[in-house]
Amino acid sequence: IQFKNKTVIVKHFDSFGPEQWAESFPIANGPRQSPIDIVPTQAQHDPSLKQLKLKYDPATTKDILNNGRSFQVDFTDDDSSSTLAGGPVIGIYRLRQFHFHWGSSDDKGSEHTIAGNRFPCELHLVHWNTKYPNFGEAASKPDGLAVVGVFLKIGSANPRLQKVLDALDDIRSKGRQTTFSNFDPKTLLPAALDFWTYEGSLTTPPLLESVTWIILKDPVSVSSAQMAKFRSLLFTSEGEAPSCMVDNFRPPQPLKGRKVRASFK
Ligand SMILES: NS(=O)(=O)/N=C1/NCCS1
Ligand SMILES: [Zn+2]
Repeated sequence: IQFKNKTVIVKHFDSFGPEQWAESFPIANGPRQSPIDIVPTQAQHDPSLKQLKLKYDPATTKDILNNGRSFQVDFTDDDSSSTLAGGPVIGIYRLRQFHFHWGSSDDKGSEHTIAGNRFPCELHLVHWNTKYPNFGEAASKPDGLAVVGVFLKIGSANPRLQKVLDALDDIRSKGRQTTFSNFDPKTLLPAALDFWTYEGSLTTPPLLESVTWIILKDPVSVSSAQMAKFRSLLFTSEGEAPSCMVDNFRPPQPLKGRKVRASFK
């Protein structure tokens, strides 16, 4: 709170939103930042793009955690049981975790947008390149990570989400985690794996420019009631004044000359 000629300026308590990140992470204004607005008519079909190969073993499911920014389902990544290959990447990438971004209302929430259109929610499946020894090392390399993005759009309730949403009651506050097992992330994906791809970054600090983005063209459904369940989570830890976990998305960033390729015509 600042006093200026007798008026009180109250800075919203989360003074560490996307507009402030550049102060601590100058790369926020870098040449390959994410997310971006995808303009389908300006994406170039690339027939050399391979089919996306996703192989997920439910036995690698480890736990579900509220990390104060989103919630994530973690997977054991000490072997290549759950991997991504093909598509735009070279080599094998191991699944590390998946998480979501969503809004305070159904008219916003996704990070990537399609010709300016926002979805209420976006799923990210995070994988790291096995040419590097571990996730942390990979996260600092230009070809270190591959994140599959899936849009969720309002429609009928999605039964595949229910097991994840039912676990949220146990991780309402920041820092809470609970066991989560035997989950196949493949069940969250649309039938067709057509995608757009471009070179970008993490969308949360440290915003490292190490992500090959693979954004699926087809959304999956989520109901308004299911979206309300996402919004019942808290940014805050137990004992703190509660703040609903909503609008945890970064807005689209400048393309800066990058090309977006399409795997489909
Ligand atoms: N939203 S995101 O997937 O680009 N950000 C991440 N931060 C740590 C692992 S993934
Ligand atoms: Zn994300």
